[in-house]
Amino acid sequence: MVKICCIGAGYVGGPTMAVIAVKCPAIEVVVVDISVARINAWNSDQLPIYEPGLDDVVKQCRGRNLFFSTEVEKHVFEADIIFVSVNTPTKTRGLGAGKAADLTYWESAARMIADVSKSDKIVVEKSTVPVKTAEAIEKILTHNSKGINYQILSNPEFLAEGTAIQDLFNPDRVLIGGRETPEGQKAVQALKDVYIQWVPEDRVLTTNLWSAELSKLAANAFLAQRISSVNAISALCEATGANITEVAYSVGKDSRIGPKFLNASVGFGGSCFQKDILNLVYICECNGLPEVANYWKQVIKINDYQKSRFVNRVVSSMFNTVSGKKIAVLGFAFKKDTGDTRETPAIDVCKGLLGDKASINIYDPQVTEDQIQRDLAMNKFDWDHPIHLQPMSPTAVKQVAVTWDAYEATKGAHGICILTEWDEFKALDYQRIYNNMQKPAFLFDGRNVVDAEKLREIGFIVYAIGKPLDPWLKDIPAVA
Ligand SMILES: NC(=O)C1=CN([C@@H]2O[C@H](COP(=O)(O)OP(=O)(O)OC[C@H]3O[C@@H](n4cnc5c(N)ncnc54)[C@H](O)[C@@H]3O)[C@@H](O)[C@H]2O)C=CC1
Ligand SMILES: O=C(O)[C@H]1O[C@H](OP(=O)(O)OP(=O)(O)OC[C@H]2O[C@@H](n3ccc(=O)[nH]c3=O)[C@H](O)[C@@H]2O)[C@H](O)[C@@H](O)[C@@H]1O
Repeated sequence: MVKICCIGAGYVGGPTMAVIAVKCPAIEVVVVDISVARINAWNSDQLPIYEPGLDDVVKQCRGRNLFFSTEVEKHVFEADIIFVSVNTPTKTRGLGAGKAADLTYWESAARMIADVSKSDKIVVEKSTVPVKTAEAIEKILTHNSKGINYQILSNPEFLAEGTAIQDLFNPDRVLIGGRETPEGQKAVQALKDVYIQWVPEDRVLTTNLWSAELSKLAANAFLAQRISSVNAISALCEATGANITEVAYSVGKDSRIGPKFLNASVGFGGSCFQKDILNLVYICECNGLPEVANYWKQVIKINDYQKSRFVNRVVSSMFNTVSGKKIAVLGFAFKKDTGDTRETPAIDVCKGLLGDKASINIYDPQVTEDQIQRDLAMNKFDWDHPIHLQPMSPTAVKQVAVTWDAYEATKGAHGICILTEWDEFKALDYQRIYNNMQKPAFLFDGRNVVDAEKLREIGFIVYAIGKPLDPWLKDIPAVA
């Protein structure tokens, strides 16, 4: 029986390995992690991450050929194929701080593999890493090799949160990069044999190591660039009376451009887009390509602009101050169908409003009060470290309350900000909400989920990203 061990039981390691286990009953899959709490949760009825369909998949194979364990060394020792899916945060100190990837966790995993292994191993980069990381990993492993043969593969993951199971069952492509030697190609084939149990063979792409590593960074950069492009145009829509939904639809109808990923928003969030672009920027700079670095930097700058533009719209519309006013925030996760808040635009928007002394009441169907308070108190990039290494009990931000109901959150509020596109926000009783708010009642839709015209009929003053402006807002300058 082939044995797979995955180091890192996070958003990628957990779902990816669960799907391999469910699709390949003849393979034993063990997911290991240094976080005891995380492993306990994977072994319980309350999985550590919320992902539609994940519970079912885990239930089908946990205890059969899928196991979660903290016995990292034992399972690494026994495995034929080792996936490494640990954190690769942005460095906060030293050389490359604020841009370069911090490979501390990767390096410690590689050293541990070298220490405990007694048989040949295929080591698979599942984490997103800088191009050429495989070379460094190879050096760590082979300098300690004791005659063991290690093959390093790059097999980046393209799943998106909220649709992870769907994406893993039916991926657009699986990418495997390996050395162009007979041993390298044999390892590529061994990993390919796992995926072709359920992925059509023509969707399993094989490349050299560096192409696979760089393709992942490039794919995320292209995706984020589309959002920054549509968000940049959204600002122009507001200035001219064009409607971003109509513009994006018309642009996306061109088959060369395509309709996906053109939703204007308050800004993109999530654990990877910003981190991976910063990483790309750093690699370009290190390779003497400042023009290319500056090109990609702009994608992040527009994203920051979009978030601060939104805050400025809120404040300027409400008589240039939100001091002491109650602002209800609907949605805190970085997108719908996940409880993940890493780099969510809600953090920057809330911090912006708090900076103007607002009193904020937040409701998100999947995010706990504890998480929100941690996010608002944490320093930038601290969130991307294993949970037990993060600051334990940050001081709670007093002007922030969290409720478990949208009606409660909006009661007595002066304004509402919709920051995540949860489906339930479309179906709320906005008349009821309006009746219980201070007047004039403002609604700022950062995700274009509400029908602005209907809400205006109720009496709301509505701002929606990239949409023709409410008469109330027309003469107010939107300085970013
Ligand atoms: N979250 C996502 O949707 C995607 C993430 N990625 C990449 O996958 C990698 C992992 O991301 P996530 O799963 O989101 O992170 P995560 O933070 O959810 O999971 C990483 C896990 O690794 C564990 N860990 C760290 N060092 C360890 C060690 N030495 N030994 C054992 N366990 C260790 C941590 O305790 C944590 O549970 C990152 O490089 C990320 O860029 C790639 C595609 C999608
Ligand atoms: O490397 C990663 O971590 C992953 O990053 C993204 O996945 P994810 O961040 O989970 O979610 P997305 O659906 O890409 O959304 C990212 C952000 O962009 C925003 N977004 C997305 C699409 C859009 O049209 N407009 C928009 O503002 C979302 O609301 C969210 O805040 C990529 O889509 C995955 O392919 C990749 O594997």
